[in-house]
Amino acid sequence: MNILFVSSEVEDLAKTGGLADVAKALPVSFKKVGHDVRIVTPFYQTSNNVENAKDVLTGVELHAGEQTYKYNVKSVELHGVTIYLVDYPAYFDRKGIYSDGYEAYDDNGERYAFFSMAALHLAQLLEFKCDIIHCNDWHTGLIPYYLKKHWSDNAFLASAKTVLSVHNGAFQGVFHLDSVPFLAKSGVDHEDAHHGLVNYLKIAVKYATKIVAVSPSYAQELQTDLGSHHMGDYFRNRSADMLGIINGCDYSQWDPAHDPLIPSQYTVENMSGKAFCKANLQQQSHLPVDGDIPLIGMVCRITDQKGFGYLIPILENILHHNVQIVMIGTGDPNLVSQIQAISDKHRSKFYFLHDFSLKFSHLITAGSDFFLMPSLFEPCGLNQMYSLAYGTLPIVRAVGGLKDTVKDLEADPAEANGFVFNRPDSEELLNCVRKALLFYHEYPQTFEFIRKKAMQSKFNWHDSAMKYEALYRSIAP
Ligand SMILES: Nc1ncnc2c1ncn2[C@@H]1O[C@H](COP(=O)(O)OP(=O)(O)O[C@H]2O[C@H](CO)[C@@H](O)[C@H](O)[C@H]2O)[C@@H](O)[C@H]1O
Repeated sequence: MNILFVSSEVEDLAKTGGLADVAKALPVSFKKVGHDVRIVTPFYQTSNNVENAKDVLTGVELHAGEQTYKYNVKSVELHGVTIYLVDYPAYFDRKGIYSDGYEAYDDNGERYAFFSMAALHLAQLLEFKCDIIHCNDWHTGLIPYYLKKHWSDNAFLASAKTVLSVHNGAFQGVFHLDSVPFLAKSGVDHEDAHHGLVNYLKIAVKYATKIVAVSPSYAQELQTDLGSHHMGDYFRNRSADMLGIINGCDYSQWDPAHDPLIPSQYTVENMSGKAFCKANLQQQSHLPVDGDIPLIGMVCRITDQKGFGYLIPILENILHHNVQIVMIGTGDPNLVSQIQAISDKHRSKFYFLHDFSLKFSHLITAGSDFFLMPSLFEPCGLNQMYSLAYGTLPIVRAVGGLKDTVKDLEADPAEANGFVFNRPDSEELLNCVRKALLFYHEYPQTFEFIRKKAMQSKFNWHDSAMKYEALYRSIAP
């Protein structure tokens, strides 16, 4: 099949979170089984690995009403997959991807309205006859709409079907039409602009051929009032065309036996390298080097989504135990300053690195005993899968993809690979952390058993890709 995979971020080029991981791994899996898959993404000032990008189209014109947008298309190869880079400096030659700090650019609606149309425009100019156009989150949410309204007579695009992956329904792309001249000028149906506001995710859910949530539990949650980010009616209206497909873990990047980013490799049969990684992590985190103290790691965007609202109030209670915490993350300045203050107060036990570093994220994953992910909601979650692969036991809330990948010791003793709590509140979280610490100290054999189970848990991208493929086949022209 010919698949156009459109994403605002792609691992190895530009990344702010898990969307990038998926936008690399899934197309690479499609390529391996013989599909002609091409990625489209913006050419950002900060994009990596684009030094040798080739010019594919120069000075092409896209029209919206009387306005003309002149842009270029470059291309690079990533693991055999062609990536088209939409080069429009006025919108993408900036310091950040979505923001220069924490405040989003106020023309993000316009930037991605243009980008989405450019993805279709370039496919047609390059005569890439798409069977499937795979859209990801709100940034590409206008594509199903554009396809229907603007390209229904086009030989290369008319028969294409669209699949929307919902990686994070909390981000919907809501803009005042006045701030999106591209969309306003190219025309938007009255019913899709309520009181002058457009919601890109709602539009995508309405017009996409099929909708995929990134885990089965999240697919169910999106159809409830509680878990739908106020879009329950929209998702329920499309329930016949909606399903959940769990993300995979990219073991070519996340395997302790072959990871070049950690100081010592290890396997389930020989765990001595993990102890070395722990000592190295403690050293780099300016914490006492002691193999017996349980170490809890965290790698995440610092946002309410990740459960900080009920974690921060009990962080000090956790730190009263014989424990160390190492956390890396960037995000909400208010949460960051609260976390930093607690870390400053407990410097010998809690190291917080306010940064984005792939290398340190691998070291935390390898060197920790536990990985804490108490998310309020979690469409899929990737870090718990990475932690499992490294024998770092996840402590998670039973929500979304966390629920689908981590099995609690008490709930499922034979299959347990971590520790799970249910309610999004401080007390349950604290109890769960205490339970995990108890097993570490008092029941080392059980701890080792769970650790082994964790390292044997497998979430191959190939399996996920085959589920997407079956979906594609059910709708492809
Ligand atoms: N400071 C830092 N330094 C280095 N690396 C960092 C980092 N902060 C985050 N990362 C990396 O970013 C990625 C985060 O992925 P997640 O899936 O856990 O969350 P995210 O909420 O961004 O993704 C959304 O999309 C994905 C993909 O579908 C869903 O799994 C998820 O539930 C949904 O919220 C991981 O690769 C992680 O290692």
